[in-house]
Amino acid sequence: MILQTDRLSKTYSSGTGCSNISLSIKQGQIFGLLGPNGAGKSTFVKMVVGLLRPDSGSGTLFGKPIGDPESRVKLGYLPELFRFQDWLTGAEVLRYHAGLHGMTRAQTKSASFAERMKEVFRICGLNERGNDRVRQYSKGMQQRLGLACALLMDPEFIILDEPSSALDPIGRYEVRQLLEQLRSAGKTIFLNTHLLEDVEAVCDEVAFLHKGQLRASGSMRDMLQRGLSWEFSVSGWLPELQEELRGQLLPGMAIDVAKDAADGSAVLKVAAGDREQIGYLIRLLVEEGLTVYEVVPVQGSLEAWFLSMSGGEAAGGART
Ligand SMILES: Nc1ncnc2c1ncn2[C@@H]1O[C@H](COP(=O)(O)OP(=O)(O)OP(=O)(O)O)[C@@H](O)[C@H]1O
Repeated sequence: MILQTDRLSKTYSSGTGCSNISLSIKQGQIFGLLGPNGAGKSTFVKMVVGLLRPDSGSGTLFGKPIGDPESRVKLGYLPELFRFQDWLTGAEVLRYHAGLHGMTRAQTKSASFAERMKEVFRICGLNERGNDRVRQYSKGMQQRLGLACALLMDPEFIILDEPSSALDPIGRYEVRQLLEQLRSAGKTIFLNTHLLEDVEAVCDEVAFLHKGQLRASGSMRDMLQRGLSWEFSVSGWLPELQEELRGQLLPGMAIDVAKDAADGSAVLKVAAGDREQIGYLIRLLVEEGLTVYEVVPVQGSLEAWFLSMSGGEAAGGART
């Protein structure tokens, strides 16, 4: 195992954080940590990289206790809130990071290091912009520079906290391709993200955090199975029924209106943990006076799984 944590916990004075997180990350996989805003994903990552001291629990990175500088020698990390010295050029930022990693000034000025910088600028899509000052970079370019810093020293394990948040769709696609190339080269990647399409496209294993607790973890295939959703065709629908039904859903269920018409016909999109819950919802709808014409299972999606795991809460916990 590259990373193994055992009941890792951190509670802030506000009472939030994350608790009892036990995860194992195998070599050569892309692991996705999912969860709504404020679930505790960054808190977990900060403990792993030694930026936060856990209150309890333990973990090892490359066999060394987390927090030990030795554990981080083969680690690359892109923090969620990256901010660079904007008076430096991209190349100077990379040299600075290489210095933090232990390279001497002479080494960072060498021809071989110049080649390495050129390579990471290329793979991160910054190509000819390495000699421009960071203040001339767009936000997306600064995120690409953060990625370049994380990859610079050719780490074995790369932790990326929201690597695509500032990127446009093409940039996101390029990052997905880059992650796949890194996996092919034998690297291990830990991805913190809300971007479900990124996770669905590249991750081998995923875990889901909610309100600081680990709700589920497993292979992407298993999670997609759990993310089965159903489409209900009904008549007698009234818009106010949506909130009323939400109040009666069982844990793990979510309901959304995919289509509705003035004549009361509607298509409801339902996420549910199992078939029993579907039977329960049919009874509920009939009791509300609706007629259920058809119930069709829809291909599992990570979105359906995410919604069911969050109890139907949108990111940020807008719904209760
Ligand atoms: N330094 C801090 N002091 C107090 N509370 C904090 C601190 N950092 C985070 N929190 C709280 O801890 C909880 C978890 O935050 P964290 O940033 O780990 O979540 P996250 O899943 O990474 O969220 P997001 O996806 O929005 O980045 C939140 O309720 C947050 O407000």
